[in-house]
Amino acid sequence: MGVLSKKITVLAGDGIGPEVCREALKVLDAVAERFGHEFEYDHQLMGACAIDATGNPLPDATLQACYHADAVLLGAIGDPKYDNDPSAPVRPEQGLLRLRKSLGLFANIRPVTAYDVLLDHSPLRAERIQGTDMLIFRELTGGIYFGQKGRTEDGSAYDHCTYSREEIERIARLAFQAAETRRGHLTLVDKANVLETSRLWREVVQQLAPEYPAVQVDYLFVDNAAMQVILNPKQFDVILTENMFGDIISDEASVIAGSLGLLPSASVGSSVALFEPIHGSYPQAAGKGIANPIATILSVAMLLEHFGLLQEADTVRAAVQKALHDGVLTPELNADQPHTTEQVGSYIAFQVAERLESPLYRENIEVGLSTII
Ligand SMILES: NC(=O)c1ccc[n+]([C@@H]2O[C@H](COP(=O)([O-])OP(=O)(O)OC[C@H]3O[C@@H](n4cnc5c(N)ncnc54)[C@H](O)[C@@H]3O)[C@@H](O)[C@H]2O)c1
Ligand SMILES: CC(C)[C@H](C(=O)O)[C@@H](O)C(=O)O
Ligand SMILES: [Mg+2]
Repeated sequence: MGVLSKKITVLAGDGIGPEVCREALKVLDAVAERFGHEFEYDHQLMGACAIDATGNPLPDATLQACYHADAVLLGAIGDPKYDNDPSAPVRPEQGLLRLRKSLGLFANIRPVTAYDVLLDHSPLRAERIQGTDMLIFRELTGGIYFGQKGRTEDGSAYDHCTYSREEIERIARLAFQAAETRRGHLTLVDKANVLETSRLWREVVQQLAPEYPAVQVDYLFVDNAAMQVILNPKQFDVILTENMFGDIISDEASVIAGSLGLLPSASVGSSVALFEPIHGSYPQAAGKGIANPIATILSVAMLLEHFGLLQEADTVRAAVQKALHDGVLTPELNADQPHTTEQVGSYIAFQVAERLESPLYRENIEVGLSTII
């Protein structure tokens, strides 16, 4: 792969979003420096910051910038002032959902890895989780998130869940294809004992299965799956599931990695792809320098892979491994010798750029990373 020039729309968002994005862009700059690529960043508003500035969580200028980008990097959105006000007329999350729908991002891919050096950080037993490597395919533009919702005259509320055959088939095919390149095992997580939509998911997956003879398909009810994911995560290769189940199961699975701040994601579909950590805006941490930037940095690795830059993506992942190995970690993973968001990002960026001998790196070690030498 030659030298590339790419335009990336950056939606830093709210809370810790800007902090973790800053570190991820630092790492992307390091990739550009080492491999000669050019990445141009176009910063746009989305979420609570966009409501504050324009009254709209997804201003038209933001959406247009995303349409015209080669990829989108998102930090996180959300603010307690909306979370705590059930009657707020407009919410940051509406912007995110509209963005996903508008860009046709129907498949959200969330890898879950148990890192050897972090096994002791998980509350789960090391021998139970060691070697876990699963890929969750979460449907992202349908289901209960996007159905009719509202209140009735008697004061009740409703959220309708609908799935079409096409919506299921297009993500199921991606999940089957991923399983073919991995360990050949696909688990559909549903609630087919109760929900009609889940029965349609099973029907579609069963109909597609003969086209992928190398893939063994299993079916699990979501309540059982929630338990199996932490009891015996190694049994999973690719998990395929609908929107809301995928949201919940993936946050749960982050306990295997050791922190929600470690899990990246890629959202793909009909046009431009979007990359974001699976966590939210973690408002309690905003401005404190304690947010883990690794989920966003690993999202950048997925972005590079999407551009076909496999060596670059591997370089970023190797640098993350080095930070994990050296204990250059934010407080939730290294309470004894915590590093700041900025220090973790700089450490990874320096590894990527191979600037280890540069005066700047030494200076950085002296001022910021004294605990690692
Ligand atoms: N994609 C998104 O932008 C997105 C995703 C989830 C939640 N949200 C929004 O974020 C806001 C806060 O939601 P929440 O508190 O339920 O979820 P959250 O993901 O922001 O935080 C939950 C917990 O996870 C941990 N955590 C999250 N990110 C971390 C990081 N980078 N480093 C270390 N620890 C981290 C913290 O312990 C935190 O208390 C809400 O407004 C919600 O709607 C947005
Ligand atoms: C903020 C919210 C709408 C979002 C979701 O539920 O999809 C978040 O939890 C996520 O996982 O990206
Ligand atoms: Mg979520």
